Amino acid sequence: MKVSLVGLGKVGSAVAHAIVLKGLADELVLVSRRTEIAKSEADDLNHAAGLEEHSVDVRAGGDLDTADSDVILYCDASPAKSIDVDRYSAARDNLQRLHERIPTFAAGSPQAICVMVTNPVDVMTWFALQMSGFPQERVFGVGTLLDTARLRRLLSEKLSVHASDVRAYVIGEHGEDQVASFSTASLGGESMKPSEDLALLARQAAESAGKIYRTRGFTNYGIAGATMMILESIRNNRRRTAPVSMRINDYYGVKDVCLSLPAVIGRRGIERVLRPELNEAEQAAFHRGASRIREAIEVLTPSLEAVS
Ligand SMILES: NC(=O)c1ccc[n+]([C@@H]2O[C@H](COP(=O)([O-])OP(=O)(O)OC[C@H]3O[C@@H](n4cnc5c(N)ncnc54)[C@H](O)[C@@H]3O)[C@@H](O)[C@H]2O)c1
Repeated sequence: MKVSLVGLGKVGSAVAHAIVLKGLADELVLVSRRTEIAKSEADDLNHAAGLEEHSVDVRAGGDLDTADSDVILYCDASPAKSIDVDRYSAARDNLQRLHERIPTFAAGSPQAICVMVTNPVDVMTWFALQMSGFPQERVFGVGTLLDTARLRRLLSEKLSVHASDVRAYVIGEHGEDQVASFSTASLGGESMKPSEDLALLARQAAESAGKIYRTRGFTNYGIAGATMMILESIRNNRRRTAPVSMRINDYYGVKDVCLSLPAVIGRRGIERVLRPELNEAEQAAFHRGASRIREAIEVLTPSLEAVS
């Protein structure tokens, strides 16, 4: 399987390293504006790959070298304009770069699955879908998968169980209005009723990215893990269920924006979408997230039309 990784910052580097350690590609192309650094990073990763059982062939390249990819992972971003977590601060620049490059990616790899990591991920996914012309099952974003992992981790500590046994999803916007859908959460078949305690954990999970940003300036390991779960499910047709950002087709009245819902991920991308039942408070938060994304799309669209 050929994987192209576009954008080699803190996130892209962590993703590349994880791919090599886990053997999740046969061929890995690193695309970065800093070509000399990308070449050296490819060398370094090939040295690491030589110590593994599986072989991953890593090389640096330009946009055209992504041709015939099976999966394109998009992590390219302009430097954040805030020291706090502000997923919208670089939206215009990030979108402009995507707009300039996606025709090359789409023409070179017409059958690829495109996974968006760059923030604001719901907005970027929506535009990537429009600009690529790909079917919606092959363009999706990492969305609230990392938020879900953060919440499950906190729940696992509180309940003293393994995080992967906790059936709880964060859905909706990857941002302030993310929805911890406790009304559908369960552990060992026992449902978890929404409560003040659980709401507090959900708030802590939502705020954990900000806490890391304010000390470290970025997050990368968690997002690399989330991206690996998706890539592994595609490569091995694992059909894992993960909340990913996708175009919503009439869910509680929301349509034609990208937000996260749990989806079955396999060799063809999104194989099936799950539509959990939400209580009224959860529906309201889902709608607030949808409004924020819709508004961002409307604000950003004219700037793209001006350059096309
Ligand atoms: N979806 C999620 O859950 C999630 C989690 C963490 C980070 N992210 C997002 O991932 C994206 C990447 O984050 P990061 O920490 O790797 O950012 P970063 O600033 O470290 O790197 C971004 C990469 O983009 C390219 N780039 C951008 N501007 C450049 C310039 N002027 N010169 C050269 N190269 C340039 C380079 O390849 C650079 O390495 C961001 O949008 C971030 O918000 C998403």
